Amino acid sequence: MSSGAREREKAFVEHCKGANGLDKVVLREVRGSSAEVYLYGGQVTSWKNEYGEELLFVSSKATFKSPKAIRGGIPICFPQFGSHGSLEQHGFARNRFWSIDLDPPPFPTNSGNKAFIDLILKPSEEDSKIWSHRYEFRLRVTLGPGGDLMLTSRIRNTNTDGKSFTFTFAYHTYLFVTDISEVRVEGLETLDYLDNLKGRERFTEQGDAITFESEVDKIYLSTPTKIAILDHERKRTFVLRKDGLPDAVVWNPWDKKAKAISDFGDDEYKHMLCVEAACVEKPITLKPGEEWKGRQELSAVPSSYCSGQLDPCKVLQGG
Ligand SMILES: O=P(O)(O)OC[C@H]1O[C@H](O)[C@H](O)[C@@H](O)[C@@H]1O
Repeated sequence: MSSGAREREKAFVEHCKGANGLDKVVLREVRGSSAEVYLYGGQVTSWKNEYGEELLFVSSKATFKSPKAIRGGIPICFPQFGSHGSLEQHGFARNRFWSIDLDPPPFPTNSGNKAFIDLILKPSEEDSKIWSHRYEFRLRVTLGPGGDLMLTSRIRNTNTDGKSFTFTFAYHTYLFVTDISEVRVEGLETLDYLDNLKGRERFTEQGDAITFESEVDKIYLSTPTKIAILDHERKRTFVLRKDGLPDAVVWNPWDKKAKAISDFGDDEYKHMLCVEAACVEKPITLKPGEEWKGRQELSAVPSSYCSGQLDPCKVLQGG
């Protein structure tokens, strides 16, 4: 690569140090949007639009210190979502040190995006004691030219003993919202969900868009691939698109639970909402040599534009 080309690459992808000297990668796009990814957890901790406005929530009490996962951004839950299973809550990928993947296998489509980073997680000997499988988890984080944030996970079973493995997964996305009581989620109405606050009992959501006035911890099942999160006060809509991840988790701890979480401010629940592309109800099983792929794409657009885009009826009604 010529030094000019290298300089251009550096303009899109910068390797540096973040909080507590942890390795961090900053992605930048020409129009001014940016994203930050920590190798600790393979975790996106910042996503800013072209005006420099932060779109993800990270707690002011986040510790950025192993073994605690970073509270905010987009932790990766693997190989277990939640506490159902033999592993620690949400699995271990979120508190492991990932590496830069210097030679990732090619993607079928080459989109021409320049601001991206490839990370990889493989089990250490210690990890093999708690989950006795060999795998390669490749994560590509891409910032598109329009400021969209795309995460693609490719997980391959590299067991040499002929054994399959099974996992659940989530992109535990903490969106920054102005005021949770003014937020509406569209795309999950009328769906079945498992309520984590009621021992994962199954219910059916009502016909209205979802709003928030108390603690919520639900796993919506077999959802559409597109979900919209409308922040009325900021007139901003997040659009979450997903692929390979049938479920969607929605979580806000509200005031009481917030106080019980040590790395979360008492009032911070007002400014965040987790909407997570996930695969929880039906775990994924991979045979040796098999690979699974799961994608989440986020964009943030002015509300009026997006509502219309999502629901043609609303455009017709002028709503
Ligand atoms: O505190 P954490 O382990 O990061 O989990 C935070 C939350 O994550 C998910 O959204 C779960 O559905 C919740 O039950 C859990 O409380």
